[in-house]
Amino acid sequence: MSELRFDNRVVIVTGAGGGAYLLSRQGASVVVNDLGGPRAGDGKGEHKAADIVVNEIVAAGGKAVANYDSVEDGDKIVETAVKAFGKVDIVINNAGILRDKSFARMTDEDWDLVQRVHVRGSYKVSKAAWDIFQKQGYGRIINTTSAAGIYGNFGQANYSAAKFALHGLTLTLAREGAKKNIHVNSIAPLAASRMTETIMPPEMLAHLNPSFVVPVVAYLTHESTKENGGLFEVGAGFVSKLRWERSKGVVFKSDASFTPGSVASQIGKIEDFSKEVQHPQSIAEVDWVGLLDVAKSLKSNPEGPNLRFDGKVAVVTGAGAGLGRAYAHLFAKYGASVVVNDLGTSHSGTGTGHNAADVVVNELRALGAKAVANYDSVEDGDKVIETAIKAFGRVDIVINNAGILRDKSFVRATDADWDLVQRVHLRGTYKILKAAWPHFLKQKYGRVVNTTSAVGLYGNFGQANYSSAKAGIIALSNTLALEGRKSNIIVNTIAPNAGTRMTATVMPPEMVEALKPDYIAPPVAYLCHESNTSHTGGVYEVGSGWVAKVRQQRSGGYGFPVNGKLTPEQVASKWSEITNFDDGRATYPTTTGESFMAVQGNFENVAKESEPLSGKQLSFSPVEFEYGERDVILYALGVNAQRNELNLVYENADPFICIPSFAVCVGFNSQMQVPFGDLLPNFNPMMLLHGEQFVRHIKPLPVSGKFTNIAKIIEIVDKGKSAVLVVGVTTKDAVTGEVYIENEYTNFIRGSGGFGGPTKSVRTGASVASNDPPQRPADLVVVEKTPENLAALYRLSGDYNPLHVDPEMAAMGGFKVPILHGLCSYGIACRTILREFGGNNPASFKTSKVRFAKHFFPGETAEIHLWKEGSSVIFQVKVVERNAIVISNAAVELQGEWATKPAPKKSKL
Ligand SMILES: CCCCCCC[C@@H](O)CC(=O)SCCNC(=O)CCNC(=O)[C@H](O)C(C)(C)COP(=O)(O)OP(=O)(O)OC[C@H]1O[C@@H](n2cnc3c(N)ncnc32)[C@H](O)[C@@H]1OP(=O)(O)O
Repeated sequence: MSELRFDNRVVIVTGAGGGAYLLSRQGASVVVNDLGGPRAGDGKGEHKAADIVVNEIVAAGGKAVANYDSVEDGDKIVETAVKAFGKVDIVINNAGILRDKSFARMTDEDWDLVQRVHVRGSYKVSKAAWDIFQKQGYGRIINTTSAAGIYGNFGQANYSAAKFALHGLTLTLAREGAKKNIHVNSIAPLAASRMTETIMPPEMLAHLNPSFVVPVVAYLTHESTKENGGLFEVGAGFVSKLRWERSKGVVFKSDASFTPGSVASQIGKIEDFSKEVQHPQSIAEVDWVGLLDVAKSLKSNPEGPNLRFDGKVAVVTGAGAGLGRAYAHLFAKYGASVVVNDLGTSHSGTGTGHNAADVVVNELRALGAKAVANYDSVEDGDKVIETAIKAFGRVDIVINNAGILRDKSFVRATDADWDLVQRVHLRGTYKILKAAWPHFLKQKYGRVVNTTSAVGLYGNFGQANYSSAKAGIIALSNTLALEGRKSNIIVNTIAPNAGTRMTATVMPPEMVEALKPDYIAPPVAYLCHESNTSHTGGVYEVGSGWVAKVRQQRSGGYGFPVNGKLTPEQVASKWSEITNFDDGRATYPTTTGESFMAVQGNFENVAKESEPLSGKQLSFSPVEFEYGERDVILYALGVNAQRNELNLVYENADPFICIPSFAVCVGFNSQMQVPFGDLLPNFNPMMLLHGEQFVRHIKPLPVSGKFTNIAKIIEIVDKGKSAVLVVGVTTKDAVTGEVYIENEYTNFIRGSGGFGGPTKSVRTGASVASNDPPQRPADLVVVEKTPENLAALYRLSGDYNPLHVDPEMAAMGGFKVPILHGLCSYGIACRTILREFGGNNPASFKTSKVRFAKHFFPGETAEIHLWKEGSSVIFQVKVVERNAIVISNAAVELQGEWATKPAPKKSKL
């Protein structure tokens, strides 16, 4: 399989997603978008997620620029791409946030924020790129959905709705883009961030590494991909495709015998997926004429139970006409009190001056039913529900039916078209349910039917806004079905196909009759009856007397070994298996839990023989590092130097010196070139901890200088669960070529072991010598309290690893708060040794070595125990608060006059 290259392609990755690295290595120019922006004023910026990614890509020879705009300003992000690289070819909509809460506790802010970032954000970036895609006849988009969106998930009403709304967008854009070679797909990644909440052990978390997701994204965004409009579940090496499966359903005769009771008698058949299922790809795949023929041959419908709604209160939105009116009539006919909601001010041309809702209310009253009108927008859902409470004291049934259309091709649609449709359908449905929910919970009873559309299931040209909002409604319903179950709240969704939306002119008259809204109402009423206590979370296609159910079918997929490194080429080679629904392995997950089981099943998929490391890139091109006095002072402050340590913090001091341990910062940038993800299975940067450090101080570092670093991989050891990767960096004067420093950075990567590499180090010499303290009390103990800001300060010396500053990232790494850089604690110890044993002379250091035995939280107190043994100062660092040794097996070997000096009796500070 030839390499999938992205040369000359420009890709936007929002939310600084992991895809940036891989696509850049495969040749793409990358815009790395992340909201964290530069801090105004200091000119250098606060290196946030986007900067870290960009720096690493550039250090490795790739092309990347950062963008800090919100995805809601998608045009600015696209502008960054165009300015930097002249075009955009690929958009990876990855940015997102969570505001998880049970529906009862969710606020409008929680709802709106999540919708804005996920749905409106992805819409805005895609919209800004769309014009360019169309003109150049090429484009690829990935929308990031989620299992929560596909199945619904407890506590994620906002997120699940947003995530499936994105897939709805995918469906329509795929259709509109196809003839211009624009392909749009959705992925539902199972990433560590989602699972951290369920407190998984690190080994498990490591399997959910983004490195198993990114190659699938690369395949789907490659120019060779034929996939368009697809939905894929991806995680821990498992990749599968989803599609809707539709039952054959039941055809009812469209006459008075089509009652809620007749539907009840046939519900088993409606939901029977055992034979003659279909897998529709578009809204057109219903044989309406054929269904009508079946209906004609029926005498009448089976009677079924007499389902009544006496004493129940139903709220029907958009009930001034069409479907809503038909629902209102049916509920009223069977005894319910009805709130007829409709915004319309005048029923088209009747000249009566009546509000549309009033007309229907009068119709119902004339039939002897109880009914009241409500004229509020569904966006004021609380007012609509209040009308029910005021008039009837309760609400039992909600039918969310109101809606509007603003159909336009995506290129011509405006933001206003987008927003309006999202607001009325998705936000309106949310608002009504939000207002009804407390009543449902209190009375432990509720029945809901929400309205999606075949367009929400399959997409349709010119309806990006509508298909997105309608898909979002499915996920909202599924989440509420889960949340409502234990309170006897039943929530279903229907995709109606009624005459209102089909043009009568192109249909035979009997078909127009069959498509009457009256023949949608019976299944809706059945689903809302109190006897329905188990059919919840379902999606039904309904129309012309036909009722069928749809469900998600997932292909058997393909499980790649979790101890291997997944490449886009491997994904490509297994694509036909990934997308094969017909090999008898397809499944039908109905919850996120069931979905996760297949992914979890792949955790055991460990390849016997892993790829040997030989042939991998083991050495790297030279990288320059230049620093000045300001950097030297900043470093000193970062290792807790105090203002009275003038030699370290004041450029006019005599002498002003560079602490020898600054050597680790000088060599640091070249270490960033190492493609950890290529070399190790399951690499996750947050699982990387600094394990050990060795420095050979060949020449003392000046207070400013320009150096060249050359990195190489010294060894990779397989510790079973973890991997140890040692990077050696030689630092030379950029002009004279004289060697100043040799660093060995030992990285300990949790969850990346078990790849079949050597299990023991073969290194020899000073870098691996053991430095056990002698059996006597320490010659000197120096106690130093660290400030809580120390890691935030130290990072400015070049290690911007978010593990040390960002609580979310630290949590991903398994820490309750960000931890101190290992090299910061090493620096504190070296600063102390330089003062106490080295006469504050940088030339005193020959080698230094430490093992980071435990993490150190900024703010804790370091107790440095020091023993002078021969020419070396052996030391340990203990954190007083936790009585934990954080640095062990550590020594500074001194040289010159300092090598032979005895230990001081007390600290000089
Ligand atoms: C992307 C570009 C690169 C960016 C680099 C920048 C990275 C920095 O930003 C990151 C940091 O600074 S992290 C902060 C500093 N480091 C730490 O806090 C780690 C502290 N250490 C620990 O938690 C444990 O020692 C721990 C977790 C490391 C090991 O503990 P255990 O798993 O309990 O290990 P244990 O069972 O005792 O031993 C297993 C084998 O591993 C060896 N080992 C243990 N600690 C080690 C360490 N610190 N370094 C290296 N090897 C270590 C043991 O010897 C043992 O090997 P064997 O089985 O052969 O005996």
